[in-house]
Amino acid sequence: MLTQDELKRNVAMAAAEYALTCLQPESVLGVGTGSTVDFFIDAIAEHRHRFRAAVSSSERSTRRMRDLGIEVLDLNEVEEMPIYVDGADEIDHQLNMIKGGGGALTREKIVASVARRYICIVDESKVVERLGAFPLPVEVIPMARNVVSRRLRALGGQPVLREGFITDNGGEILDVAGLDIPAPAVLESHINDIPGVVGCGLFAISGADLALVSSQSGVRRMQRPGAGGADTIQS
Ligand SMILES: O=C[C@H](O)[C@H](O)[C@H](O)COP(=O)(O)O
Repeated sequence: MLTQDELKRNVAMAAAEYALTCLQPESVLGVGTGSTVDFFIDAIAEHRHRFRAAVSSSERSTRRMRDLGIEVLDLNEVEEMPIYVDGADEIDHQLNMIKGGGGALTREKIVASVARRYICIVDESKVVERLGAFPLPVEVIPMARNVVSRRLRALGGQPVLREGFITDNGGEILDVAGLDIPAPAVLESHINDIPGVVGCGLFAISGADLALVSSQSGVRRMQRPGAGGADTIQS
């Protein structure tokens, strides 16, 4: 029986293998944040001479990559990247996601928006029929914490301030439980429009293009519906 860390490592190794097929020596790789991505960074580091550099979605990932000898560029220096690799807190079968358990959602969404393909790496426990069991992280400007909370309550959510946590952008996080999310892109757009919201942990307007999912029986692919079926790529 593989532990959750072993499942994370397996999917990270599969993602590193996949990433290397997309990268050229001049390519810049987009890198997400979290415990699954930490394994991905470790796996990609030994191949760092096969791509030019990375763009990071958090101070945490930046530190880890630099410690392992990967050059990290400022996004302002980069115009394109073939792929972005990141984890998720929940992903549904349409490859909509909830992200931000580590508070990095805003930079993640920005870096991902530059990449041609978004590769999500998760273990099986993150795959859900419908998003919303994981409280939705919403980054807010601190002075807007209460007004945004009231608006989120009006949407049916129960926002809780993530105590003692400040994002890399100086924002605060409201973790919103109890939201009903039948149409993730509609809710994402609605929350994005609330003044004071910096970013919303729903990734549905632009979801993942491909998910690699590890389980006890191997790593399988989930494609966006219409983009092809699932298959096992490693056992
Ligand atoms: O802010 C954090 C990110 O959105 C992570 O990708 C997400 O929380 C999943 O993290 P982990 O791989 O540690 O479960």
